[in-house]
Formats: sequence, structure tokens, C-alpha cells
Amino acid sequence: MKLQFAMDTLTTEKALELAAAAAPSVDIIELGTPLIKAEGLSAITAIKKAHPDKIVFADLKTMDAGELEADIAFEAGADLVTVLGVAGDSTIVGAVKAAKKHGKGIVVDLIGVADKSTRAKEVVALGAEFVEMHAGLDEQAEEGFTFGTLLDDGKTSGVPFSVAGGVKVDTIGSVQDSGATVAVAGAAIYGAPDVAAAAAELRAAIK
Ligand SMILES: O=C(CO)[C@H](O)[C@H](O)COP(=O)(O)O
Repeated sequence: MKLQFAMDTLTTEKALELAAAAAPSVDIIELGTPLIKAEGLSAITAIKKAHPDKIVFADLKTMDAGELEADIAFEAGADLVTVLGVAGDSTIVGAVKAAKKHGKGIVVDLIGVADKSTRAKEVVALGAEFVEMHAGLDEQAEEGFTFGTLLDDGKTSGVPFSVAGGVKVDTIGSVQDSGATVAVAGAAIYGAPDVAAAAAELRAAIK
């Protein structure tokens, strides 16, 4: 299972600092949606330039203009770009077309999708590399939120999936046991007093 570090920060400078600290322990470096909104595509280019050996993940969360948005992110240096699962099939197909042009991949983020398992199968059939079983920051804060549902959805989908939404040291084992190909951790790494140590601890928890 790969480890992905989601950098939900607001400046390229801070993202470069976080990425440098975590890089030895992670496979995929994610530029969070707020970072891309704040800094633009140049942040993607800066991270790829600093970490050419890592998979750079641009969390665009595209909802429309799939081909155009994915194309500009791949041009900027992204290896994986997200499109929302609630978007129409034509948006996903357009983004996949851009990915094929660049020899890169589309990840479909299933945040907000009620039947994640069914949509997962549909979007992988449309050409997505894998899906993200994702509970966003707001959903995690809602009363009654349970992480286990994401794992069940992943298991029943039968397609390659990542899990995102509050992954930490005491839950990463269950993510791996669910069969996920990628565990995504944001706050558990960037919110830790020692970012390098937090990333190393998560890496060590993967069997
Ligand atoms: O995409 C995101 C929010 O929309 C986050 O990056 C993702 O949820 C992972 O962060 P955390 O581990 O802090 O929940």
C-alpha cells in the first residue's frame, strides 16, 4: 500500500517545507485543493521540480470542463489529477482523455457520492486510474461520522481505491486490511509537531 501526504496548506513556501520533511516516507505528494486555489498551477510545478521522483497529485476536485482542467494540471507537472465522482460521465471522460494525452492518470474523488461502491465501478470503467473513498474535512466533523463505512465501500467496490478522511497511525492498519492501494493522510502529518517523524511513523505502521 502506498502512502499519500495531502498538504492542505495555503502557500507554496509552506508546501515545499512540508514536502521536504515528509518525502523520505511517502510515495505520493498531494497539493490540497485550498493550496491550488490560493497559489495556482505554479504550486504544482514547484513541487514536481523539487520532487521529480515522487508521484505529484493535484487535488483539483474538478466538476466541469474535465479535459481542460486536467490538461493544464498535467502541463504544470501533475502525475495524478482528481475529478469529482458527482460530476457527469462526460466530465470524467474528458479528463481521462487529457490524462491519456500526457501518459498520466485521473483519480475520481467520491466525496459526497451516496452510493460510492456503484459509482466507483462506473468511473473505473470510464478510465479512472483508481477512486478515492473520501470523507471530507466537514463530513469528518459531523456527528455520527464513521470511518468504517469508507472501508466497506472500498471492499465492496472491487476496483482499486484509496482512503482519505482522517487517516492516522491507529487507523492506517485497518485501511491496509480493507485492501486499499493508497492511504491518504493530511492533518496527521502536517498538523504534527514533527512532520518528518509523523510521516515516518505512518510509513512504519504499513505492514
Ligand atoms: O481532500 C481533502 C479535503 O477535501 C483532504 O486532503 C483529505 O481529506 C485528507 O486530509 P485529512 O487526512 O486531514 O482528512
